[in-house]
Amino acid sequence: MTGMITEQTGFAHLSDLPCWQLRFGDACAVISSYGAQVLSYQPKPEQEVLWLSPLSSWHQQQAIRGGIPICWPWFGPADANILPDAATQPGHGLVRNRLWQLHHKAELESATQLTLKVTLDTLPHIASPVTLYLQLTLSNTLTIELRCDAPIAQQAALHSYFAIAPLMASTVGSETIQQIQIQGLSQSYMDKVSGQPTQQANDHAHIDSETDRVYRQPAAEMKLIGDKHSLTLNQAGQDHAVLWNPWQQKSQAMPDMPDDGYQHFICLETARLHWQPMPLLLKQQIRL
Ligand SMILES: O=P(O)(O)OC[C@H]1O[C@H](O)[C@H](O)[C@@H](O)[C@@H]1O
Repeated sequence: MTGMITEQTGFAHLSDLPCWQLRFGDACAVISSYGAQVLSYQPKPEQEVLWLSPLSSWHQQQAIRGGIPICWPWFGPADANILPDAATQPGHGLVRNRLWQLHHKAELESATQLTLKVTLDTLPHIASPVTLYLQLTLSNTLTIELRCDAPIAQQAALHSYFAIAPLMASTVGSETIQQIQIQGLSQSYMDKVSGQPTQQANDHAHIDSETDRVYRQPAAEMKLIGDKHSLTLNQAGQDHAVLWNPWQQKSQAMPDMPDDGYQHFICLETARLHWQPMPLLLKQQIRL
């Protein structure tokens, strides 16, 4: 089997967005050059694994809401202990709204592979140029590798929005999402909703209200288990996993999310949050 890579302008309602489409057999993935954001992964036709907000936009430097945003070189708000002018820096770093360049593409017997790169001439805490690479490999799984060879202090996250629809037999609604079991988390997390470090009895979770948790040392394999399908996420290079769903009120408050947006996705994120200066290799492999 060989794959195919094509350039395309536009994806879904984002009609002028520069994108790349990867195909391998029946599988298809679309990645935007803006943010190197994977927007779509279909292991089979019509089986969409990722959620993209129908209200997302990429104009006025906005980050696209949905798919797999890349957070780098920091996650969440900038840290004032590390970054000068932290208060003026955008959340989740500097690359969600950059145009990335093509670095390499390969249509192989075993997989279709595309690498995008972005070079930042300076970072708030680093004066010399730093290049970040995002490699996408499509075969019977989708693998995303985020790499920075510079031994610098850096955080990173693959902030995946997984769609509820392919996991469940029933139509999506607020009760449907609550039935999904998330596995492979750890027993200890920082609850960003309550602001409290929290312990749980096992490594499982369900979502039935606003959820924003940073789990320490998650397993190499996490799962979203629905009553129709399970999604397996294998990861490497992480020291944390983030579980996020804004629930109803916050969905309504976000201009780029429909009011019922929270019913359609779970964010399960692979993250490196320790600030030690060292190269980065963060990996997520997704299989439905
Ligand atoms: O709105 P964004 O900048 O894309 O962030 C969306 C969410 O990302 C992560 O999951 C964080 O843990 C949340 O606190 C944040 O609300």
